[in-house]
Amino acid sequence: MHPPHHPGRIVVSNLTKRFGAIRAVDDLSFTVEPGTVTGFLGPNGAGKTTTLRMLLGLVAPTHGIATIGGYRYADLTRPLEVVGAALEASGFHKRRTGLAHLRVLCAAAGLPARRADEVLDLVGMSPAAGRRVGSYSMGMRQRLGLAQALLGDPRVLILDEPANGLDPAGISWLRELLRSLAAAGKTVLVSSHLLSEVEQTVDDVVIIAAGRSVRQGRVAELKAQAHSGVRVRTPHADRLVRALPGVPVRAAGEPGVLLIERVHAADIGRVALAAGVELHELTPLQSDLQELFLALTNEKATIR
Ligand SMILES: Nc1ncnc2c1ncn2[C@@H]1O[C@H](COP(=O)(O)OP(=O)(O)OP(=O)(O)O)[C@@H](O)[C@H]1O
Repeated sequence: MHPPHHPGRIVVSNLTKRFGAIRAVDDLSFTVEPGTVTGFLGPNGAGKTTTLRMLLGLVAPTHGIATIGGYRYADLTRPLEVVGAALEASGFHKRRTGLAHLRVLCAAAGLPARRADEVLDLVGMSPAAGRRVGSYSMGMRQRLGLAQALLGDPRVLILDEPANGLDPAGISWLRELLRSLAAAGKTVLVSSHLLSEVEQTVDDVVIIAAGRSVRQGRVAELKAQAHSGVRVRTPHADRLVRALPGVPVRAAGEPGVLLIERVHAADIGRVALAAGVELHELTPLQSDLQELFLALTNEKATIR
């Protein structure tokens, strides 16, 4: 078991935020453990940003509590060294260079100025360090936000839609970076409205819709659930169908190829063996996580 107050653990307990009549976040609880990347997922307006802002002490909860290492953000003595956050890539002085921006933050936090150069290097921004932020592309601003989050070498990283604006190479770079941070024992919480965007990066998911938790757990478990079936090629299709009474089987349009929904390849292999049916192909169909995500969030996904 983990110690009750691991310094890198994020705990959200019965968190609620009302804006007038809107319950932006509604009795939400989850935990994020050190050494993992957790995807915080939900459709537009689900309450992700509001939750992250409560974690960072930027919005006061109506009820409940959010802590990092057992403390509310406001009670952290050296917050930059505990938690780094990138909420949205727009809060920069446009006329300052990326390097100058980070050096100001270093000075304010009592960090050595060279840390600014180090984090710019870490996010691949050294070549643009001397350019004004106003001239940066959206992806470059995202990287600068990430550099800022990494400044104090914090145990915990909270990133709101960090893949926004990144090109495919940038997304795969981000994936590697987040994985390496988790491997180094950091706690990484990353929000997205696309499960497919983060499924290769995250260990765990917290899925919310309309402010409420709809699913939490290992992404591997979700993938197993999303598994949509198998494709079978056999010269004895009729006999295989007869050996699977009650199981929905579709013809794939190619001779001898069947598509069987919501089954595991091993089960079909076993049935075929028992029935003496020769198989020439038995392929698990691509899991469609995004579809499962939509099904989980759909009924609550209306914009409030
Ligand atoms: N300051 C505010 N005042 C009033 N309503 C707000 C405020 N901030 C957020 N909301 C409302 O709370 C709900 C949740 O918004 P939030 O930004 O947390 O969602 P999100 O999951 O981050 O969405 P997105 O993916 O679109 O960024 C929305 O209905 C939003 O309009």
